[in-house]
Amino acid sequence: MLVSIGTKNKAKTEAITNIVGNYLESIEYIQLDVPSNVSEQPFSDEETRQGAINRAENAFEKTSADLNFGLEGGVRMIDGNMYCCNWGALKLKDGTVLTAAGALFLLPEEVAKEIRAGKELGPVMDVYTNEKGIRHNKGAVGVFTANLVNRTEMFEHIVKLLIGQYFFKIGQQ
Ligand SMILES: O=P(O)(O)OP(=O)(O)OP(=O)(O)OC[C@H]1O[C@@H](n2cnc3c(O)ncnc32)[C@H](O)[C@@H]1O
Ligand SMILES: [Mg+2]
Repeated sequence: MLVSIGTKNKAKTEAITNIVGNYLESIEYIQLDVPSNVSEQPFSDEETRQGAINRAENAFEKTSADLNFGLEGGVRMIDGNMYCCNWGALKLKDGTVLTAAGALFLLPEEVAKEIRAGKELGPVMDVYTNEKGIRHNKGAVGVFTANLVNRTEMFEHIVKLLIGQYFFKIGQQ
């Protein structure tokens, strides 16, 4: 079975290979950078979800794989507070697109104000922590949960929701 991954981000890729590898056998992966066709920093659930769908669709266009994953991070406002939101999409060969959302967690005001000023969360987190490439490992979620939940783990939950929906669908056929 061919599985395409619409990103080269390490946290996202690991989440997909960890979960898919747990539930399916004889997998070949193709990893490719595809556009999300939304802003670099999505600003709502709608836009973040659409980014995940577009990545899955674009990965499918390029690979015609059996399972095509898109994962996208963004932010959304609730009652004046900025939350990081996370979405995933799984496109199947028959055209079906399954979607699922993951954790929402609060961003501190000093980070939120940088995002409102037009910056991207990834680079802002690197400045905030004085580290490089946070988005590829623990992520903002790792920083703001004292490493209790890292970005891979957060995306693993979304991938599990997607694979679970896929099993439910094929079980019904
Ligand atoms: O290479 P891609 O797949 O694009 O990976 P990415 O890290 O840029 O991830 P997204 O485009 O999905 O995320 C949108 C923005 O939010 C940032 N971001 C989202 N979640 C994050 C997290 O947990 N930690 C750090 N940055 C995060 C990310 O770096 C982008 O600036
Ligand atoms: Mg990105």
